[in-house]
Amino acid sequence: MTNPSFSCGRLLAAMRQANPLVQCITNDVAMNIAANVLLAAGASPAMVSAEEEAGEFARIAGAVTINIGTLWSGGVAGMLAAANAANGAGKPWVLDPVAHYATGFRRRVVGELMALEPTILRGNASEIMAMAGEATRGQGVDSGDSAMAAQNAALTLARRYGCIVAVTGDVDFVTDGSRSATIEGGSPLMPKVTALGCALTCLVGAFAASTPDQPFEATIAALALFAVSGQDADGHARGPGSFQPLFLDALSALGSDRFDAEARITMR
Ligand SMILES: Nc1ncnc2c1ncn2[C@@H]1O[C@H](COP(=O)(O)OP(=O)(O)OP(=O)(O)O)[C@@H](O)[C@H]1O
Ligand SMILES: Cc1ncsc1CCO
Ligand SMILES: [Mg+2]
Repeated sequence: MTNPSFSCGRLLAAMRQANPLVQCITNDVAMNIAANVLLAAGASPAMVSAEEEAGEFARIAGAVTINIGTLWSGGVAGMLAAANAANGAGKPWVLDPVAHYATGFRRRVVGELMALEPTILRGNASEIMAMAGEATRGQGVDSGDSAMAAQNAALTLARRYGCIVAVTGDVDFVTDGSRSATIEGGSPLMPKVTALGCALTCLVGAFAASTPDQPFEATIAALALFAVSGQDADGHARGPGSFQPLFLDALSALGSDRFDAEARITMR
């Protein structure tokens, strides 16, 4: 167990300096909060998902993020086009397999997307455990498992698909199949505000866009930024309603030096 050999503060400064364009194909619930999270953190979100333009747009974006939260049949072709175009252009892309275990439709679409080899897979503990074939206590889009219980599943998936896997929950876990890290922090109010995990998936895309040759470090930095900002907002919030604006303020106020000082990352 060691401290990370890289500086999250430096990755945050690089991301803000780059102000990366992130193509977010996300769900109807997450659209607004995800765009606001990226703007507060220092990235440039664009919610571009139609089949007619998703592939074309992916070639000019720094990264693509795909989330199946409010999946419908008309949305699938745009997702596949964006993932294929990102692959063709050598751009990182991130998959958020929301409640993929709940229906056959979701399982089929996630199978098609995983076959396109995402750079990073980000899910809650129940989603990651179910993808590795383990039993879960997930209910719809909400996790019923701890991220620590999903560590073996995350390692299995990272090795099987050759991708970075990020599992979130009370403590987060990130692995590339050989290196792993845990990230502590956040707030128990975070799962009480809808779509914060979906917004985090888009933020992972922002860090991956500005540091494309270090997707493992980029993923850790994004999760750590949520952890420190969540902790900062928690100190002032009266409940989930006041938490959300305080969290956006905390994301934009956090400086690189304080980020490095406050991030609780352990390499394993
Ligand atoms: N109990 C908790 N304590 C501290 N932080 C938490 C807790 N639960 C979740 N988080 C944080 O909330 C953020 C979102 O993670 P979560 O696992 O809730 O995603 P999710 O289930 O995919 O969310 P959604 O589907 O609503 O978008 C992460 O930054 C995570 O670390
Ligand atoms: C509530 C909800 N339903 C589909 S997606 C979503 C946002 C959290 O994943
Ligand atoms: Mg989710």
